[in-house]
Amino acid sequence: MSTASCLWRVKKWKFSGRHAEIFRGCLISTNELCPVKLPRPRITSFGPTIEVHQRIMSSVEFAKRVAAVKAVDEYVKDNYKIGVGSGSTIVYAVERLAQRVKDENLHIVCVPTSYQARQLIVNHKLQLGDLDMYPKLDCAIDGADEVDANMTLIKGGGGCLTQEKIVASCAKQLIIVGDESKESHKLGEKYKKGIPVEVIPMAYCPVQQKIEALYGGVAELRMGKMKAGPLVTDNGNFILDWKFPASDFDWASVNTVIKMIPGVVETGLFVNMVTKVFYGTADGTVKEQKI
Ligand SMILES: O=C[C@H](O)[C@H](O)[C@H](O)COP(=O)(O)O
Repeated sequence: MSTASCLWRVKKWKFSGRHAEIFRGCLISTNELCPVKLPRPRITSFGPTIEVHQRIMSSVEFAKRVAAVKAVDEYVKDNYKIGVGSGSTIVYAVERLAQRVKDENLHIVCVPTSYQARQLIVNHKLQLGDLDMYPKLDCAIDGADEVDANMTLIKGGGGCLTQEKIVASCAKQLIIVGDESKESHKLGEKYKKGIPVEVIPMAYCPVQQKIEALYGGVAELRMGKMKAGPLVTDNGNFILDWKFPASDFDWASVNTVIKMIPGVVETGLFVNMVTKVFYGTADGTVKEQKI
C-alpha cells in the first residue's frame, strides 16, 4: 500500500489484493488517520490492483457531507434554478450537484452567493447564473454558523452574509446544511464569535457604538487573516462581529433595528427564512429540523 498526494487530507491509496472498506464514498480503513467509526459495509472483492482516490475525512467533515448530499438529493430537481451558499459545507453540496448533473443529465442553473461559490460552480462545470437572469430561484442551499430552535440563523462566519441573504430572499425554499454542532436552543449557545454585521467602511465606528449602546455587548471589527488590517468582504465592506450579552432577544426586531442604522448593509441574522435544516452526524445519519 502506498500513499501519495496529501492535499487537504486527500490520500491516494493503492491496494494490491488487499481488503478495503468504503462507506458512502468514504474510505474507512483501519488507518489511524481516519477517526470515523462507521457501520461496516460488505465490500469483499476487488480486482488485483485498485486505485482509490478518496478523502480521508474527519468525522465532522463526513457529517457535513452526509447532510449536504441528503439536501441536494431531496431538494434539487431537473430544470431548477438554485442558489448556492458559501462556506465549508457547501463544498459537498456542489460536489453532489455536479455528480447528479453528470449521472442524471440534469439541467440546472446555479446562482452563487460569493466568489467562493462562483469558483465552486465554475470549477465543477455547472451552469452559472445570476439574479439578473434568474431573479426567482427554486431553492437555495447554504450552511449556517448556528441554528436555534425557531430556525433563526447566524450566518456570515465566512464573511458572505449579504449576498447569501439576497439570494435566499429570491428562493422559494432555503435549505440549510451542517454538522450537528450547528444546532442550538438559543443563539450564542454554540457559536461564540458573535453576529456578523456588514458595514460600509467609513461607518464602522459609529455603527459599533450604536449597536453597543442599543443592546450592550461588544461589536468587534473583524480583522483579516494573512492580510494586514480589517477583513474586506466580497462587496468591499467591513464586518463587525457583535458579541451580544445573554438575554432573550427578539431577533426579528434586533435585525430590523440594526439594519436601520445608517452604514449597515446587512446582518447575519436570518429570521423566518428557512424551510428545512439538515444536520449530519458522524454515524452517517441525518437529522432534520422544520417548523
Ligand atoms: O459566511 C459564511 C456563510 O454564512 C457560511 O454559510 C457559514 O459560515 C457556515 O459555514 P460552514 O459550512 O463552513 O460552517
